[in-house]
Order: sequence, then structure tokens, then C-alpha cells
Amino acid sequence: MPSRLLYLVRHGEQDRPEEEADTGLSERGRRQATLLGERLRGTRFAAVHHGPARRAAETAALVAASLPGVPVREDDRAGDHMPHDTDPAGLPERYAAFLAGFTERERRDGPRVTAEAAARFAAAPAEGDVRELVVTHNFLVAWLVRGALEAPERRWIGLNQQNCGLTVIRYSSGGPPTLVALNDVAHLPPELRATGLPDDYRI
Ligand SMILES: O=C(O)[C@H](O)COP(=O)(O)O
Repeated sequence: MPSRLLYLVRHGEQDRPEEEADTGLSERGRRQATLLGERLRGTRFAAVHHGPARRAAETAALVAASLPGVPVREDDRAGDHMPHDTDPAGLPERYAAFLAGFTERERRDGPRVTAEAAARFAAAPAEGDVRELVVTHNFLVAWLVRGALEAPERRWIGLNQQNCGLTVIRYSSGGPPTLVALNDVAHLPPELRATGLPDDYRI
């Protein structure tokens, strides 16, 4: 049965995220990405895909340094997008405030691009087995985990990923997706484990 083993990675720690600019990785972020690359060394990926933001592109480049011969491709579909225009009714106030922060354009375009990303990356291949790595952002990983578990659409909220955490989902036409790994940071020492997000937590 043809299957796609999809490795999803949230980018490394962003440098000066408070500026809300496309700033690239901090020194910690570079270390996280290098350690992830060392963990994945020797894995036979068909390609490494990454979103257009600098933090994703720099993470992909550092990981790919351990994957000689694997092509690295920028893909808009792996960018940072609101995956679903979620109704805040019934959600805790802090989530409602978070959802209210998105613009009309983000509500309109984000779900469309995310659906395109899911169609491209989160499906069984037509033939053969394929293993791909996608370096992306918190929301796309959360959305695809939610989808794999057939959880309600609003459950993309609250699935925060660690920087350079590794999530692996297997898609096969023979059954439902298999969540192989979730937010795995075994390759990072405790001092490099963080989300950099408001709901920060450690594992
Ligand atoms: O999860 C979020 O709040 C933002 O989309 C930031 O995502 P990123 O830090 O993964 O880019």
C-alpha cells in the first residue's frame, strides 16, 4: 500500500519575535536546527520543503546540511497561515481574543492555502512510498495533527509545537493516518526546549 511518511517541523527559535518582522533565527534557533539535522542524518527524504519566512528557510538550510543530496524547495503552502476561520463562541476568553487578532484577509486566504497544503502534503501518494520533510509553522502542524486525529476543526487551537519539535504522520490509502510522533524534542537538551509562544510550556 503506497504511503507518505510526512515529517513536520516547526522552525527554530525566531530572533527578536517581538518585532513581528521576518527576522530569521536566533543563536538558540540555529542550535536547535543543527541538532535536529544531526538527528535526521541518513534519513532518506525525497525532499525538504519549507515556507518562505526566513525562520523556516534558515531552519531548513541547517537541517539539510545533514542531508546531502536531498533537494530543498521553498513552498508558499508551508507558510504561516490561519488554517481555519474558527468561531470563538464557546471558547475561553483568551482564545477568543487570539482569534479576534486575525485580519479579514488572513481569515479568507489562510484556510484556502492551508487546504492546498493539506492536499499536497497530507495524503497518500498515488504510487510508491515517499518520505518528505516540511519545515513550517505552528499552525500548519497543529492543523494536520488535528486532521489526522479527526478532531473538530477548532482543535487546531492549543496544539502548540516546540521550536524544532518533530511530528511525523503516515498517510496510506489503506486506512486512517497514523500519528507516529508528536512534538518530539528528544534531540534537544532541556535548555533548548521552548515554544516561544504565549502558552509556553516545557516537556
Ligand atoms: O502560532 C502562532 O501563534 C503563530 O502563527 C506563530 O507561528 P510560528 O512561531 O510557528 O511562526
